[in-house]
Amino acid sequence: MKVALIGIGQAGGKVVERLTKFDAEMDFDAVQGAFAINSATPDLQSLEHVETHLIGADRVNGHGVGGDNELGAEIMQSDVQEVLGDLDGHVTSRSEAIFVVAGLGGGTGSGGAPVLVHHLQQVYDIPVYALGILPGRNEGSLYQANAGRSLKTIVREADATILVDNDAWHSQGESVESGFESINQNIAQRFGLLFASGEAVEGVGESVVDSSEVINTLRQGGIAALGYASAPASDDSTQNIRSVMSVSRQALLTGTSLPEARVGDAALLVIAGKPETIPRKGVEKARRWLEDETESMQVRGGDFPLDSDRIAALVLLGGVERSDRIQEFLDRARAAQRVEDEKAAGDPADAFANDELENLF
Ligand SMILES: Nc1nc2c(ncn2[C@@H]2O[C@H](COP(=O)(O)OP(=O)(O)OP(=O)(O)O)[C@@H](O)[C@H]2O)c(=O)[nH]1
Repeated sequence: MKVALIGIGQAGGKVVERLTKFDAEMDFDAVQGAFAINSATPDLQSLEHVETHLIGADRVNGHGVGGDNELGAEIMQSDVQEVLGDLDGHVTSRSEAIFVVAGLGGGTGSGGAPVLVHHLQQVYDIPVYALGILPGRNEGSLYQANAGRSLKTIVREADATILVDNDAWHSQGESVESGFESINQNIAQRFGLLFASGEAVEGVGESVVDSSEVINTLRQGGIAALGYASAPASDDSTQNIRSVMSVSRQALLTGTSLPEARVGDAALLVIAGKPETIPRKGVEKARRWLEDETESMQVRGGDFPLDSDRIAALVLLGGVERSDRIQEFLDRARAAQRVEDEKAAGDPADAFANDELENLF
């Protein structure tokens, strides 16, 4: 699937840069344009592989919005025509989807991403997806509250929102902060493979997955998760039946971007590896297992021919909003919002902003 990537805020920019590098290193050519937007100049200066655009210079002078996502939304809204003008050459006619990437807990990405998605939907007739990063459990209440409001809005605006939880994919004992590097690398590898797996490959069989399978899996909108696992492959495909089953299970049960999101409306199982090593029997068995486990009636599947000594499974699971993990996050965000409201009410300076006392005129 040919994609245009737009990262907003610090996390968004870093992830888009990683994805772009991964796509180039693997020679996939799925990324058709890569762009980073931020209100903080230093964050943009650290990026080398993407085009950059500073927003809100008149309001925050290149210093970022300090976690204020309402301000993030406002500055994106004020500068949106310039941003769209700059994006014009980056979203090429070959792109089949746009991915807007942002950390939902901060200010610029959290506030700016839903606004930009809204405007992209008016301009482009290809799907506009969000890749949203949820704050880890130990991040502060401002991050949680921001992410709650941002998630609610972006799910409404985007054709689908694929979530990555910052508590997924980092090792035990490692702080979220120090784990960013490895999380970003994991995101780049998994999403990079998903984009490339939907590429039309000439001269291969009809079991090969194409981009319409990805788009159809996400068609019902809402929230999606992406899982991945791999294992060494044998040259003999019959020896790989068990491996295909076990990487498929791991991709859903332990390798997913949204831990514990196992039930959904639609799923796509992509098996990557050398074509002659992929066992049809194993793939069919894994698909049936996925149907039972995800309680989804629509499980699509396909191969991704890849010259590798390993065999890998990618599981894209759409419609996971009813999963416990999302409910747990929303409870956390609501509790955090109450903490933030109390903090604001406790600040004497904010008493003047309180609605209970109306302005004189
Ligand atoms: N996975 C991942 N998450 C990150 C990274 N950097 C920040 N985050 C997360 O993203 C959220 C903060 O968003 P940022 O992108 O830093 O903030 P911003 O959008 O630039 O907004 P301001 O700094 O307030 O202007 C927090 O939940 C962080 O944990 C990163 O490199 N990788």
